[in-house]
Amino acid sequence: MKELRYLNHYFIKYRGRLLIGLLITVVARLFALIVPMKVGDIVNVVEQRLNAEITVEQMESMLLNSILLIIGATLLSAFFTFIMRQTIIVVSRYIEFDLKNEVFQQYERLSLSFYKQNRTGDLMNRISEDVSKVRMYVGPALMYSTTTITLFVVVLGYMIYKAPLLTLYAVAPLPILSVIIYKLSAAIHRRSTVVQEYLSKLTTFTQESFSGISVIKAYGLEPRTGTEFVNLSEGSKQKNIDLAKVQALFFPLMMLLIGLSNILVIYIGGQQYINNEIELGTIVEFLIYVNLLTWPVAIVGWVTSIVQQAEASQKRINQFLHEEPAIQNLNPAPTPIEGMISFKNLSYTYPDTNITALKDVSFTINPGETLAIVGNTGSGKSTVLELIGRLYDVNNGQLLIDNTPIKDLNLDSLRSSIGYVPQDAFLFSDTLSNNIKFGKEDATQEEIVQAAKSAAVHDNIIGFNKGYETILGERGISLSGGQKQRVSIARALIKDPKIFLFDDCLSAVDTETEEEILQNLNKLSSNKTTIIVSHRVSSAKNADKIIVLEEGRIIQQGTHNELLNTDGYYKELYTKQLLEKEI
Ligand SMILES: Nc1ncnc2c1ncn2[C@@H]1O[C@H](COP(=O)(O)OP(=O)(O)OP(=O)(O)O)[C@@H](O)[C@H]1O
Repeated sequence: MKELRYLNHYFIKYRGRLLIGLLITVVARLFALIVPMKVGDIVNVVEQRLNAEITVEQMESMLLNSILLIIGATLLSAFFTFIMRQTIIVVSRYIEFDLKNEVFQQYERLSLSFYKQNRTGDLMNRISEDVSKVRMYVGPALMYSTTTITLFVVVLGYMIYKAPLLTLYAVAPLPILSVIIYKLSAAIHRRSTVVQEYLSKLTTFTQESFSGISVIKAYGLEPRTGTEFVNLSEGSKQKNIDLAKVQALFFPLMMLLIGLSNILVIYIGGQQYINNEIELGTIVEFLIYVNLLTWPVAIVGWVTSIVQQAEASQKRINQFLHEEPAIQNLNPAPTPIEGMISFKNLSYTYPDTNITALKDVSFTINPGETLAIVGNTGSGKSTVLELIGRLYDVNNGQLLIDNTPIKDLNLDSLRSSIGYVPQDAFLFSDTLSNNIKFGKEDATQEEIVQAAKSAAVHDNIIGFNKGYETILGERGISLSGGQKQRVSIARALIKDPKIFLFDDCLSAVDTETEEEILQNLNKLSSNKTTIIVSHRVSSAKNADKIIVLEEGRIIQQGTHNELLNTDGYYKELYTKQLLEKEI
């Protein structure tokens, strides 16, 4: 129960409704108990008439009385049961909603490294499956426990009062039932955990297959993925069958033990009746009570297993809820940013792979200047940008923004001062206009159009039937790689930040469009610090400074002209690309 304690603050939040719900549960059960008493009375009345102890009229009036009471009690019990579900089960839905939101907000707080370490399918399972399991604890388990306790206290008390010896025989098999059901539930729990793990694997696999569907199709991998899916499903099926076997024992065992109790009540009750120790109605009443009690007894085992499953699920949820983001905001006060960036003897090793992506890198860009970074793939260019955006924290050397260590800046101020265009542009399944507005929520239509024009994508957008209202992604159209990149650039431009970080974001556009965008950027970014990562000299040539990275080290730096006059990587790249252009 240690992990489930986490939910107490939700119980406190909804305490009013919960208390009313619990009270109503007790009342609903009390009304349900009137029925067996009245059935017992009916049998006794009929027996009295058979023995000619009462007249037909007396019998009829007594029977009518009992029947009306049965109808009334049943209706009231049904009404209160309805209210009980409306309170407790509704509260459990509220808590489920709150918990899902809490988990999602925590996911959003966590840093990029968290997402690298955990698989999407697993994250999704914890927020859906696990939260549902926890809801079973806050709703049904709580409700059925209250029902059981109420029934037990009242029914057992009443039975002992009516016929103590018969009560002893009637309930004797019940503890055995409870133990068996507990054992069964434990086995069910073990097996359903395995089923859950398989479900997680299946979800992850399916989700990855859908994300990579274009690769799967292009390489004709459908049969292989299909076989893998079948293997995983086969495993999942086997585990589900194992689970079903144990679950199948549940009801037969219950029936067996109820039957045993019933036989004992009839046998012992019959003897007591023959000896004139009890009335005939008591036997009938006890038979109904035994059946009434069996379910709660079985429920004890079932509730135990719900609680165990909820505990396991909450443990998984807590693991993530207690996770602290690797990137912490150490300065709560806003820190305005001018845009000066300095790397001082900075080396960076990715903690998860131990790859040293940057080695002893030093450079400075003044506010408003443009820096271009060129270099082979894997030379550390993106890492420079990710460190400036504080997606990762520097672990060796210094990164200063406006002469302040980056960690001492307010994280929100830093991120809102940056317009970052990543290498693979990600667009949401939403309208084009909303995708651009993502960079500035309150942007006007004119601003959106202006940003799209500057990113040289406006003409493409108005070419679509619905223009800026065109839906992208799964439910809408797919953009070409170059169009995606340009929408992603428009998103950064509309933000009007102090620092622009462009990560090879013109790689999929032709050289003419590249030139047009670069000229627009030149105008727009005149007072902004800009870093352009590129494989093309054409993107780098106008920068105030160019650095060349190789295996994480700066091997060359200077202006375009300076570097052209020096033998080395940049000059070679220039000559090679000039030749390609001429060809
Ligand atoms: N998130 C990460 N976790 C671990 N290692 C990483 C991560 N990102 C990059 N690396 C490694 O760091 C090195 C530098 O990668 P980086 O992405 O900075 O290179 P790049 O110059 O931008 O390459 P490209 O031009 O192909 O984008 C590579 O060896 C890469 O495998």
